[in-house]
Amino acid sequence: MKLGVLCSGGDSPGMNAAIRGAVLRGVDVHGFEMVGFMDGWRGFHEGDTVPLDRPAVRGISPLGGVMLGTSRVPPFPSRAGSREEWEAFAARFAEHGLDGLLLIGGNGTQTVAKMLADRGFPVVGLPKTIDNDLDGTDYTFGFDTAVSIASEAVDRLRTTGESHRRCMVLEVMGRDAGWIALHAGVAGGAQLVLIPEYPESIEQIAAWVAEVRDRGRSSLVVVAEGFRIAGHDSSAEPSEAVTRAGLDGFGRPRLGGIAEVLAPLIEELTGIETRATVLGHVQRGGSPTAFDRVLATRSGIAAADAALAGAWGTMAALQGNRIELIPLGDAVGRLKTVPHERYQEARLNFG
Ligand SMILES: Nc1ncnc2c1ncn2[C@@H]1O[C@H](COP(=O)(O)OP(=O)(O)O)[C@@H](O)[C@H]1O
Ligand SMILES: O=P(O)(O)OC[C@H]1O[C@](O)(COP(=O)(O)O)[C@@H](O)[C@@H]1O
Ligand SMILES: [Mg+2]
Repeated sequence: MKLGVLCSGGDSPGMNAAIRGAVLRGVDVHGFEMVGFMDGWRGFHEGDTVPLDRPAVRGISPLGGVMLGTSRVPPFPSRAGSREEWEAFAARFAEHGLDGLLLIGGNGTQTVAKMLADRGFPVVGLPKTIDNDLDGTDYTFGFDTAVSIASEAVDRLRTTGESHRRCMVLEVMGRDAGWIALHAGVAGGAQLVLIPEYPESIEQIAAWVAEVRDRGRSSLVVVAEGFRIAGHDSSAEPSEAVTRAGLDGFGRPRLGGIAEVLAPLIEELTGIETRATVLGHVQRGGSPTAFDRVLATRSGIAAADAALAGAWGTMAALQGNRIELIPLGDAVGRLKTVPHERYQEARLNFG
């Protein structure tokens, strides 16, 4: 069997370990020929490939980034793919001589995997994303690493914030889901965690920060990039998410900057000097935690086994302690957002 491996979307610590797991099982145990596509669908379209064998994956589990590169280059020029685009895609798939394709990515990539599986292409999904917003799987590799980096940032901001009696606002990633903010905030004992799922008004935010000051502490606010400020009147629509100039590789607005919007508003309403920090891509860089390496390796092994079994159209999902093959349809179509009770658990102690 010739098995391709392709990464798409933002990188996520653990992707190298996942590739290594798939190759060790696929090549050494099952006797597959394996090939990696460079920079996501760019490598597929342009025929830019590398052979994946045991020497190619030696020592890569502790390494950050991903040896194959990743991108947001789309599989088809038009989103859903026209008839001609699907025909060209099938011809390219055949030219590569593929019997199967492992797609390493988040909700966007797995949506593409499902589109391909629905058309009869032999694909298996391997879930990754620091955002942890992919449904059907308990955790995605990369999330634990991102949370540990973000919670270290919380700890560091707290000491400087307390020395100056300032309110510190830390912005972390999380386009549609606040998992990184929630976990880093809870781990670091943040006074407030603001996430995309649950808009809060600026008056409420300022009231919490003032309460913290009144009991002699300095506030540490963790905010996810996709957070939106609620209107004063609870029936009003929340503000739009704050974006930066330019679009990402898939043509979506780039999020970021909400901390810099919140800080002056908090300062104005409370009189407390406030500073903003945007953590940015530091959260995705560097070596994965041991947890992410293990999860990624096991996911890679399960994906290679799925290929051997011909279990196409599935994704290797973590459910409890086991990696299960679930239908791609159970993973895509809706995001795994923070449930209300998890938010309430933290919110009852805000301020
Ligand atoms: N609904 C879709 N239709 C076609 N292509 C898509 C779709 N969603 C995502 N893609 C492609 O898959 C890529 C990866 O998705 P993205 O959301 O960027 O990352 P992730 O897979 O990590 O969630 C996108 O950049 C885009 O090229
Ligand atoms: O790398 P870029 O294009 O700046 O993307 C930033 C986005 O990627 C992420 O880090 C991860 O998103 P995906 O898992 O969907 O790729 C988001 O948290 C963030 O909004
Ligand atoms: Mg995504």
